[in-house]
Amino acid sequence: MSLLQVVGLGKSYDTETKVLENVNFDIEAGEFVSIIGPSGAGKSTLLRCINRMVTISEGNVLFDGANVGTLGKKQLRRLRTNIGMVFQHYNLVPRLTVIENVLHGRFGYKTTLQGFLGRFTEQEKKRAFYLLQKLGIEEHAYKRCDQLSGGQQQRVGIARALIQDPKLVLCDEPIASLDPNASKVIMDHLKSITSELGITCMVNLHQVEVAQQYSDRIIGLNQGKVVFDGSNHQLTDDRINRIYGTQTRELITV
Ligand SMILES: Nc1ncnc2c1ncn2[C@@H]1O[C@H](COP(=O)(O)OP(=O)(O)OP(=O)(O)O)[C@@H](O)[C@H]1O
Repeated sequence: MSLLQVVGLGKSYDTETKVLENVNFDIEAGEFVSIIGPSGAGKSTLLRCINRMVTISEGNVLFDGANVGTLGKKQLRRLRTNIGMVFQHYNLVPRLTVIENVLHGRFGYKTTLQGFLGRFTEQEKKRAFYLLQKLGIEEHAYKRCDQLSGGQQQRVGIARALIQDPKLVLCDEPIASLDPNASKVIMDHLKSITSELGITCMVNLHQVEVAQQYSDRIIGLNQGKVVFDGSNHQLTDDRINRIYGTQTRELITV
């Protein structure tokens, strides 16, 4: 069974507009998939339906056998420990240290009191340092996050997602606020560390060439519909133009 199955997914925030319409795809464990498409196509909404940060209006999202749309509170908490998230604006607590921010990724496993008191095991702290070292920012562990560059902050965001021990990481435009050099560092780390740890990765991207360079597979969205689903080799210039076109609502055959 695929790790993630999206079946007939539809999403509306209001009664008039369908932001996602009949979206269907499966993601296998270990895949590195990019989602591309014009602004407003529904890329962020798609990721948010997968971990139910927004409610699902139609269809089903099945993650590791669980029907995401119908999970109760406790099961939803478990789902969110299995799905890490990396954000465009990092979503760190700026006045806390790097290591504290990383350890926040363990909150899903704690009781409220443990979380409040900041109780973490030696093993969790070791794991946090290991991830920071892998991401090349171990030396900044005790600095406040607001003293780091954007690229370094995003690496903290990645470490925080990975310390959850997730099966899937959803990255919502992780390099949109970074310059090309920092973007390359982030994409290199994301690719290598998820592949090494066997974690499946879905990345929303605005930069088509970055999607082509790093992904096994690319899904193109336009006006809430999947219009392309294929390998980076199949993503020709003509198909790119159609994904970003104003008339494209039908599947582009590959
Ligand atoms: N919370 C919300 N309430 C109402 N409408 C929303 C909400 N979030 C997104 N939308 C609308 O849904 C549509 C898709 O937005 P979404 O952010 O998913 O697209 P996107 O492809 O990620 O865009 P971008 O690349 O610009 O980030 C847009 O028309 C947006 O205005």
